[in-house]
Amino acid sequence: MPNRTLRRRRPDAARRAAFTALRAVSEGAYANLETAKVLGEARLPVRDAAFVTELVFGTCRLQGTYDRILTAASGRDTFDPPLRDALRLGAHQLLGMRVPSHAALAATVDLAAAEVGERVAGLTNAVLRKVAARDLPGWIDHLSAGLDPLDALALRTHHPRWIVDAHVDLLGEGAEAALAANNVTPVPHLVVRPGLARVDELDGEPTTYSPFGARRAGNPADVPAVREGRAGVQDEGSQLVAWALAQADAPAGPWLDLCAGPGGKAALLTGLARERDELLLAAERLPHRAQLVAQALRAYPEPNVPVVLAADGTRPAWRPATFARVIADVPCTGLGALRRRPESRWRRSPADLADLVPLQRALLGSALDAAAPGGVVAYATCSPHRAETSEVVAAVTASREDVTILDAPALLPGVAHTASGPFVQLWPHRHGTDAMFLAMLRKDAR
Ligand SMILES: C[S@@+](CC[C@H](N)C(=O)[O-])C[C@H]1O[C@@H](n2cnc3c(N)ncnc32)[C@H](O)[C@@H]1O
Repeated sequence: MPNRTLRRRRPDAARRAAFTALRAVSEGAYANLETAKVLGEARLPVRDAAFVTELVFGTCRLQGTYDRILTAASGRDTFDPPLRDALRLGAHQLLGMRVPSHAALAATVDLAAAEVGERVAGLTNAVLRKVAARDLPGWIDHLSAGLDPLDALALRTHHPRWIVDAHVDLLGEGAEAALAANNVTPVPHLVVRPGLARVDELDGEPTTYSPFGARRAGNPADVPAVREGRAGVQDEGSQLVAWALAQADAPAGPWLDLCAGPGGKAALLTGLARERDELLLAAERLPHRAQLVAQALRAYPEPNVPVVLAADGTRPAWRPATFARVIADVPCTGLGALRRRPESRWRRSPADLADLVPLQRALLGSALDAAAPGGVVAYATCSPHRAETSEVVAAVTASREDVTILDAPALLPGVAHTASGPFVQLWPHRHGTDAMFLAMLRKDAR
């Protein structure tokens, strides 16, 4: 008996690190940043670090499903948050990883006893034994009984219902494949700063459509060009959006990135602007994010060094009708990047749209005001949600008489199945990219 008590109070370092990260995520932190932080502190062997990453990311991604299973297994709707996080980690080991049941159970009881208190050891053991009685498909079948088809789809693909509705609205029966793709962590995409590095320096497999990128597993900082700021990390979808803006027919003149932080698109656009001897102005409302933009652009030498401004894009610090090319890559729900942000689907809600949509409209209006006659504006979101995409474009263009909607898919001719009317809509399950939306608009020449 004394031995058992001693063992319970010594959970292994990997699960302890995962618990620390998950607690922070439950209180608002980002899973990727928090996992990197705990791994930096814990200095675990590579294999254990991979275990921690999968444990945290997988638990976050399936959180809603695990909570329903824990409720069904325990008959309780709520647990104290630290115990709930320990149980979620146990559920993921039992149902989502190849950890033998006895090991997952014993290790989670140890963890809960050490981190929450010896008093929860019995409850943890009892609940997880019931969880272990079925595998994940068995639980999904069990909990799906009597659900309407879209609630069952939400359960099966581990998404909240409103996100399922938004996908079904756009894709109909294709929604399931798109939702399933959100559950697969992508291999990181790297991108060159044009003129400063070549794609073969990225040491990966060239991206399918973008001529600037490569897919490469592992730590991006191992690539010298990334360390030196001559390349960076950027999803291929974002590369394509920047490329489309650069390909559009537009007059000569300066370029503007209206919502630039943390600087991925500004960094690619700067290289493309410099090839034409043009200057890019990068604006970002939050000063600390404006600093990230400056950091992303640090490797570009004189002349035509991009200008970074901490400025509110809805209160322009520049003269109207100035820029030949403008991008408004507006703040959004991020529903297009769920595969890279495991916790995000459970944190966002439809209420976010009420705050975001008016800002998105205001920023698109500012972008159009900033464009010179004949200039082009790219309106981009990392969300496919209709309220943030085509409906924003429709509302803003309906309120003005100086704008023409361009054929955005024509600017990415090598990329199949992008068209959603005159707009580009990329998808993880079709293109292997984030679900980026792009509208291209022209400010009519006076
Ligand atoms: C989707 S992110 C842009 C991503 C960036 N274009 C990139 O590729 O790295 C939107 C950015 O807009 C910024 N933002 C929010 N409101 C803004 C405003 N009124 N004016 C300018 N930037 C704003 C946010 O702080 C955020 O950094």
